[in-house]
Amino acid sequence: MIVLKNVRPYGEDAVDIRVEDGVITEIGKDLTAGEIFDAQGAVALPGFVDLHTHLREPGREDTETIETGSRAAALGGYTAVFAMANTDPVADNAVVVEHVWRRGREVGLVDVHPVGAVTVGLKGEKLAELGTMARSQANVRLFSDDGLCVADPLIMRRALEYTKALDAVIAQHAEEPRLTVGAQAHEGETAARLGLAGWPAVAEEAIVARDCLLARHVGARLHVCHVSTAGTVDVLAWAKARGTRVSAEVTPHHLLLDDSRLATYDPVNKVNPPLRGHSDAAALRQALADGVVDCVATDHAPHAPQDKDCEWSAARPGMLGLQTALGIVVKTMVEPGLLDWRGVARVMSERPAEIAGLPDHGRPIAVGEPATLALVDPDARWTVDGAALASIAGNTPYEGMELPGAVIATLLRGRFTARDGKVA
Ligand SMILES: NC(=O)N[C@@H](CC(=O)O)C(=O)O
Ligand SMILES: [Zn+2]
Ligand SMILES: [Zn+2]
Repeated sequence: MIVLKNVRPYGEDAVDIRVEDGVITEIGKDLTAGEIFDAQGAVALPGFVDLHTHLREPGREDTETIETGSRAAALGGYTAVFAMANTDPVADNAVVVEHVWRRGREVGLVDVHPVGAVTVGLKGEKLAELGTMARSQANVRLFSDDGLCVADPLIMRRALEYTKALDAVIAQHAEEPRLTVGAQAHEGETAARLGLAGWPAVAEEAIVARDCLLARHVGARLHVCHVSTAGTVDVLAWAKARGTRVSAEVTPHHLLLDDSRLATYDPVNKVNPPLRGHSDAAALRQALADGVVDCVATDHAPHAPQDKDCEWSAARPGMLGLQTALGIVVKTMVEPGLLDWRGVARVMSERPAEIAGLPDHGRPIAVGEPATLALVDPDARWTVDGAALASIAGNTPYEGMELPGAVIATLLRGRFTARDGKVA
């Protein structure tokens, strides 16, 4: 039995929370127990759920493993993560997804849910065995070719039909590949000035519009990965208004950063979709506040030094995200008054859990509910040091940046997975 003393659920008045057998059994004042954890007024939120994580295992264990990624997740306040399928071998069959699922359970720091590939080998040509992955022990309910777009409209339609029957959802990396051949940076003034080939906003928006139409036609659910443009927000608002079953995520980096960062040509800022314009980031923050964009997902994308410390065009896209997500959300959404702590719970935990169909995450902080929590010191400030993060790779664009809000503890079903900045 544990008592969490002096916690503020959703930032409200301080209480004590008793935890027994993984469940919240009492919320009140002056509770005592065997083990006491004094949270000193920390904000209690349901544990975070990341719909978009690259754990790189199998295949690139030199950059991240299920174990190191799980450590980063726990330290970041996450209690469930969805591990993308663009591994080597690709997670396009039951053997690979069961391996990822089993390894996640062995590590035991966060619920690791493998995402299944939509097409065999992410090639976009032939549907993977979605049903077999759904019925496997890994119980896959989220499918994505992330890294690549399911570009063929007929394949996408068939995939939506299958996932509808499986009560699953497709997470689309929306990028019309014919419009991004050789693309290196957001198409606009900055890219033109720096001499980088443009990645136009319409390459994303055209696929989001097409897939919203397809999802509605089929009656299936669609989830849009890493929304990056103001135009995509407009398309989503339109599709939702007419009843399309679409949800969307935004990354912390697209909320905070824009293409003005590219002036140094430091590939740490290279990511797909690219950092967009200043007004796009502002539109994304507003859309997250309004609920047009449902949730935050990290797109945590570790890369080896040799794939990042090189010239811009040769560098791989992607950046770390799990341990900095909360801080960026506080900085971009809470501090400016766009979200309160209830709102943070919604976008970091409740909505992603709903989208993925996780019954025991994103739950209310109430008696009888799982003690799956993130405790956040809202007044703490800390400085990002890539080398000190739990990931093997260190490619963070926030190096040296001071961030507000620190995760002081994470609990998964009543067990500490992180505590005082250390994995428990
Ligand atoms: N976001 C990225 O820039 N990179 C991701 C792939 C992806 O999310 O599209 C990766 O796997 O490295
Ligand atoms: Zn992607
Ligand atoms: Zn990704």
